[in-house]
Amino acid sequence: MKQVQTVEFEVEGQRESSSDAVRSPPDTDFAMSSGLGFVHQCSNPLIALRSPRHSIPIPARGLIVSRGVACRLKALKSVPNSDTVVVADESYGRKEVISVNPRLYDYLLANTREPKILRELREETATRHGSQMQVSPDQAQLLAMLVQIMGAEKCIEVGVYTGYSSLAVALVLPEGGQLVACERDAKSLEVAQRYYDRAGVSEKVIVKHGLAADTLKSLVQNGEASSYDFAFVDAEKKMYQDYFELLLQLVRVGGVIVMDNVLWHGRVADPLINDSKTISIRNFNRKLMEDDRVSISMVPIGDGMTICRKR
Ligand SMILES: C[S@@+](CC[C@H](N)C(=O)[O-])C[C@H]1O[C@@H](n2cnc3c(N)ncnc32)[C@H](O)[C@@H]1O
Repeated sequence: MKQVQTVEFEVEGQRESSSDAVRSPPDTDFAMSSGLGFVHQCSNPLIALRSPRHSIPIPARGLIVSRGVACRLKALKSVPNSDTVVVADESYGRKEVISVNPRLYDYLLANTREPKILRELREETATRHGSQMQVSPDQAQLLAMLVQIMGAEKCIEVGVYTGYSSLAVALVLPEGGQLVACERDAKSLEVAQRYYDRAGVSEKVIVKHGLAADTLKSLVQNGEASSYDFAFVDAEKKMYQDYFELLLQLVRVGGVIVMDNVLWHGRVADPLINDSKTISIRNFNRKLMEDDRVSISMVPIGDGMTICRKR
């Protein structure tokens, strides 16, 4: 895979008296230029311009004024953004794949439905230490969607923190549905419990305070194997394989286990990064590829989630 570097444009140069400055049509906010066809920086990229020295995204249309020379740019061919699209190798038919930049992610969030109670929890969590651990609203929406598609009634979450993802799941569980919520940190659970109460889902959530692996083992020992529909794992990265093995016992055939952080901030794909958490997740992902007990789909949402369906 490589970043798109693109091309075709037309420059209608004309003399202007102003010094280095940028003029842009409404709703663009780009670019500084130090010469024809050479753009230093810009935002709102719509097209990539190839210059002799770099390729940098610039708007498809607009006016760049540089050292007294104004260039009106007009795209001859609409081409993908260099920072929002990657292109697969020829063997994948040069498939263009979206790569989310901040502007596109804002758009995605603006098109994500988030219940008011989840928004309030997110805002309260944002003031706390560790708030970056919480899943994003689009991830929570996907989890809730999976639970609804499956008609899941018995669910497990490993790693609750202040409760955002567990509340998203609990909100869509049917009457009589159950979510076992595993978390070792009592202070985080106080917040989560307060929001389960406020949302009126406390009866559906069975909070298990302690080490998640112990809780999962005790569920197996209590004869609950093959009785769960859905599980979400978002706790200790080095324990992923252990959680997965226990959950594979607990979910029924056709049940789903979603593993979070499988792309681990991109580190899993960088051979120069070899800290213990990265290695754990990389090993987990590699083993999962060969694991014919499940069908899998690795989804680049949030920090990456793999959806595993028990065969
Ligand atoms: C990434 S956060 C979970 C975020 C949560 N899913 C959300 O969306 O808000 C991970 C949580 O797992 C908990 N945790 C880590 N190791 C654990 C363990 N061995 N047993 C239980 N909880 C654990 C941490 O205390 C932390 O609250």
